[in-house]
Amino acid sequence: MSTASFTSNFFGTGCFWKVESRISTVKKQNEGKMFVKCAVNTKTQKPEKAVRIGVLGASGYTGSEDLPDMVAIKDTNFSDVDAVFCCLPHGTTQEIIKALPRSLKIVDLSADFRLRDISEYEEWYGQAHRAPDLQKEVVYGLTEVLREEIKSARLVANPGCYPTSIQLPLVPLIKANLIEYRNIIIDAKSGVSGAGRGAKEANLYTEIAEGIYSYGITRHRHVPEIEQGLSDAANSKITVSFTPHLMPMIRGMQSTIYLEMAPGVTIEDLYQQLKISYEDEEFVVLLERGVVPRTHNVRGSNYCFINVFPDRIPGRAIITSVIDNLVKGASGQALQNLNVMMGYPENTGLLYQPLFP
Ligand SMILES: NC(=O)C1=CN([C@@H]2O[C@H](COP(=O)(O)OP(=O)(O)OC[C@H]3O[C@@H](n4cnc5c(N)ncnc54)[C@H](OP(=O)(O)O)[C@@H]3O)[C@@H](O)[C@H]2O)C=CC1
Ligand SMILES: CC(=O)N[C@@H](CCC(=O)OP(=O)(O)O)C(=O)O
Repeated sequence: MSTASFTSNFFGTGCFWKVESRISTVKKQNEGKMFVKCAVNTKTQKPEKAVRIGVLGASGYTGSEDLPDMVAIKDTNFSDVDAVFCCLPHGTTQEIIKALPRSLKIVDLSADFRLRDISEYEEWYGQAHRAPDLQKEVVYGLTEVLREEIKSARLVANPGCYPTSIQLPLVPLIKANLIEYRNIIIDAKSGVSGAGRGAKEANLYTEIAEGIYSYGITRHRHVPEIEQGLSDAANSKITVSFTPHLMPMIRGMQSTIYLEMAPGVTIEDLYQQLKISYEDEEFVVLLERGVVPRTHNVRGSNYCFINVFPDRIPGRAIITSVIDNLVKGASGQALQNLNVMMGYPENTGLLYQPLFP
């Protein structure tokens, strides 16, 4: 039986409590008989007036990322929650979100609502879009780029991990006309947790340890998402070469981006632009000149560390960008987005610090 997990997570000033339970099937949801166990404040036995958050898919890696203290206490339903993190596999999510009450604010971590163009979704994900009407109201949740739109959104599509690590350095450079749109090459690497918790032979320790491999060459489903974000920044179509690799590590992601600078532009111009763009941002950090970002620096944190280097070939630059795929690449950015949607300080629940080099 296909099930989703439900975790209710209540937090406000001075209180932070969580619960897990499992909800019945999508079929049952459609019948309006959804029944969930959830939690209340252990002292008062009531949900306090704070933001009450349900997590669908709480048994998975992204769903459990922010939920260490879960206690199942009582039965409830969606009328007892204000917001939902949907951490379910893509392909299952459109039907489920369509069935949720419209009163809920939703951050969807799956890829199901990230592509504006329905036909592009259908082409890259190989299935019909099941909620095209809902798609029209979706805001793409790359927080630092679309914060103003996210503030008033009801349904946010949280970006994929690779697209997050790639768009954060490139969008400001594209908007400032500092780089050529042709010949952008992205070589990216991910820890195995990026593939989720589900058991797959390809992700066995024996298959992964002591080696790396490329996958999805020329056809990884994050290509249209990356190109959508970069093309929006450019106001014209950008295409990229993107190859992801699976690394023998649990979490962490690096994108190395090779590009051509616009005529007359220098590495220092790129550096200064990124500095200006992110100087007021808590979670995106341009490192000191020459310092190489490492996945260890950002492990467990919601930070993206970036730097830009001159290539040996004149006129070209190399950018490296690192994130934790489960945090800034998923659950952390989702919480950052919900904070923006609720008008909370953006770093609420995201205080875990990176290791600054
Ligand atoms: N892992 C990562 O780094 C990132 C993941 N994402 C996206 O976030 C979402 C969750 O990813 P992740 O946590 O890694 O995935 P996991 O595989 O770790 O967890 C998936 C969750 O969904 C539940 N589930 C599985 N199949 C169904 C179904 N058919 N109907 C209802 N529930 C189902 C699982 O429940 P059960 O335990 O019962 O199987 C589990 O709770 C995915 O869409 C993923 O693509 C986004 C960015 C990064
Ligand atoms: C290592 C690994 O398998 N990573 C996943 C991407 C994880 C992620 O961001 O994916 P979503 O688009 O599903 O949210 C992949 O390449 O499909």
